[in-house]
Amino acid sequence: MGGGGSNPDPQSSYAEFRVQNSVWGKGWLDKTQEWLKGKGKDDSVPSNLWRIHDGLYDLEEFASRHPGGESWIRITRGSDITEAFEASHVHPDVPEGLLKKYRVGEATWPRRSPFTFHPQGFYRTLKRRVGERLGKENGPTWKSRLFQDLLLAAFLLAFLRAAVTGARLWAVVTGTWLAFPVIYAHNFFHMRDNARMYAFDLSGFSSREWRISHVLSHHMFPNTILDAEITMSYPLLDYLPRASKGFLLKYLSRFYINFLFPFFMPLDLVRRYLNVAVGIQPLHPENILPLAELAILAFFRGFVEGLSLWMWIHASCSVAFLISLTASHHHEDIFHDGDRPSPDRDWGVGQLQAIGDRKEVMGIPWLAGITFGDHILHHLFPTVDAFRLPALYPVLEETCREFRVQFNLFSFPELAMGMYRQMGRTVTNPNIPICNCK
Ligand code: HEM
Repeated sequence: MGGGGSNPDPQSSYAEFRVQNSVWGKGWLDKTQEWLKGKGKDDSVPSNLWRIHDGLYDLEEFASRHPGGESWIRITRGSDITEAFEASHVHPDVPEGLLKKYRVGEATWPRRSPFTFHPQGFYRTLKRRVGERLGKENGPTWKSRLFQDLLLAAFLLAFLRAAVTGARLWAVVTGTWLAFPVIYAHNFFHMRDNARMYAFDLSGFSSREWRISHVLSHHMFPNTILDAEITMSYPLLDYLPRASKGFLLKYLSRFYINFLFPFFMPLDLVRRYLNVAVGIQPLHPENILPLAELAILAFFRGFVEGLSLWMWIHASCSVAFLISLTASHHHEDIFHDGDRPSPDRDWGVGQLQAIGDRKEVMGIPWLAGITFGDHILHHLFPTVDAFRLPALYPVLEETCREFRVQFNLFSFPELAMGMYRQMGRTVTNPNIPICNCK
């Protein structure tokens, strides 16, 4: 990207990826794997190794013993996993101790990522304090498990009611409600492998793919060209400020996107089944969930009416989910690649600059958990359970004061309106309010 010294440069394969994997691009079918390939290419890490900071590691043998799950290590082979490693381990002592055993060399070329993790910098300091505050525990709480189970039980009841009555209104209620356990499942897929994360696959999206496009891409590099959630809807939608935006993106996207939101989830599901059909990826058990829903609806209402109800459910879920998700990051006062980044390239500061939290749900874990709230803390510590986040605000506030960093708070309407304005933004912002770093 151009202005303000942001990284990476437009010649990188991330930029190439942006075109290839966009809605019309040839890599779209397998977009998450393509993103990983693009990242591996840019990181220039040998294909059998992993890079963390300036060390090269052979984690092949470790992968199956990784307490967080094997897949994280396997899918990132041949790339720089510094951000993922730092953000996933609130208590870094054991992971860092283990790393020494697997070190096989030194990376002599600079990292492509602009972000830093200085031991006395903002993020590392905050992480030490958060680790002390949490004690040994950071995984799912019983409250969180119970909450997710109740959300799912309510979905099931509404779903059966829609199936039995065939009422379209119930289908819309069911679909809108489905967005809640689906959003809350995202609390679980950031953690070590667990059954509740598969509630995400009741929608048209896939937890397996979102661990790449959301956890490894969006979370680590929000609102940059490395953020797959930014690039994947291009050229229908472009959240980055770009002078080259044409009439459609500049003026019309904020209107037509509302008509497209309902189709995002169902179309993503079709893309996944196409993927399976042409043999790009196997059919994983959780991929069958949306088909099982269709089968149940068809059993009660016949195929045509069942399919229609299924579409209403998934279209409603898609709208509720996407409005909630996108309205946490997009506003003209939130950093987007091209805007002037904070002079301190600390990863945590970069995160604060690219996120807007909603005042209304802050510190209320059940409400925040189903609306992508407490978003700043969640981004900084993605493996920490939603019900543990509110206790961390005093630590965040204290550390922000000390480092003279501020975090962005908006009301829900401010963020929603800002999101629409951001879609048409063409001018980069040199004054993103964030910090007067030391
Ligand atoms: C792509 C990179 C990585 C990702 C995304 C990742 C992710 C995770 C996740 C989600 C957890 C569970 C956290 C929790 O439930 O609290 C975890 C735990 C753990 N990971 Fe990783 N990890 C990565 C790389 C590594 C590496 C390279 C090592 C060491 C060589 C490592 C060592 C550990 C250990 C020891 C734990 C258990 C920590 C504890 O229980 O406090 N991880 N990891």
